Amino acid sequence: MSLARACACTHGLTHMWHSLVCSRAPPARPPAGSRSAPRGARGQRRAGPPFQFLQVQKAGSKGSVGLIRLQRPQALNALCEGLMAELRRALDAFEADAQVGAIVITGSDKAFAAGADIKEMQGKSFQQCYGGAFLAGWDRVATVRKPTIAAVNGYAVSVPVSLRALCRVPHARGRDSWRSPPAVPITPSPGAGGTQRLTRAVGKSLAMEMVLTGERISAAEAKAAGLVSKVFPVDKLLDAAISCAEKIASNSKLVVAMAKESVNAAFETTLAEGNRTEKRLFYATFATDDRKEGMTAFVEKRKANFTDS
Ligand SMILES: C[C@H](O)CC(=O)SCCNC(=O)CCNC(=O)[C@H](O)C(C)(C)COP(=O)(O)OP(=O)(O)OC[C@H]1O[C@@H](n2cnc3c(N)ncnc32)[C@H](O)[C@@H]1OP(=O)(O)O
Repeated sequence: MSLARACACTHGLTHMWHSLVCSRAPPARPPAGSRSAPRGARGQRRAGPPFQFLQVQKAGSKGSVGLIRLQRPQALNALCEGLMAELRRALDAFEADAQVGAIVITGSDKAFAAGADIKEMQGKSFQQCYGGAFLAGWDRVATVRKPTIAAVNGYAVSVPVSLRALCRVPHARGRDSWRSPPAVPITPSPGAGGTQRLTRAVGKSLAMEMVLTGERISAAEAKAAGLVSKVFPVDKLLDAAISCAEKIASNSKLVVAMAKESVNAAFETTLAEGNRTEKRLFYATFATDDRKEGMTAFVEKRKANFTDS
């Protein structure tokens, strides 16, 4: 997602972040559909110290969207350990926030992210990697129960491709090509799930080519391969992602989480196990007030009023 050129939202997000948490970003007008209400600000302050590598805020007309912008421009948002720790903290905060129903992760003008931080990895030993469980915490993006949308602008290299594959409703901008996965020219092989999630997302042939050559694919190719769900002009990308997140957030958060778990089972287990998971979760929805409310509202021809219970 490269936004500054084409999306006024970018600057607005910066402004909101500035007013909420950080001390670095320049002020500008808020993005369409974003919310500068103090609830987000209070939420961020309660969540811990200011973020150094992220802008974090709530967006959408009801503040129901958690918006995270990777903000490490000098390294094209390379995913250093500090950034990933902040990302986990931001995700934890949104996961615990009852107002938030979906999360959008985006990047900066030039890059969604340039992969793992090569300079940070360069001097690591096997002992440090294995003993310190290097990259182990990155799976947090995959375990978030609320839906995550990756609005991908600019470069998405290696790990970000995994990151994007982790986000369940990825969107991409419709211009430029981005280099995707592999880090084979730089590292022995990808190590953050790039060979596993990418292969399941796009199939073995394309994954093999991407991983072994490190060549870029375009947004259109990514869509054709099923790696992203939609492609937008750069100036529409973030608004579209927020709008999609708002739509998700307007549904029962409880049932949305169950549906997400069910879809993920198709990605992570066998067909038989996935079908069992789906059935169990389907039955479980009958224990919720929201299932009853949804069906009753349909029969009574009115809008459902979900209580997330
Ligand atoms: C664990 C995983 O599975 C494996 C991995 O993720 S390994 C990492 C994979 N990532 C990559 O291979 C991407 C490396 N980056 C690039 O190829 C190029 O930067 C790019 C094609 C994305 C952009 O190129 P370009 O526009 O010319 O910008 P470039 O000058 O290279 O980068 C700008 C700055 O960001 C830094 N940077 C870019 N990617 C970085 C990375 N992954 N780690 C650390 N720093 C990085 C550059 O060193 C440079 O810093 P400098 O100004 O201090 O020299």
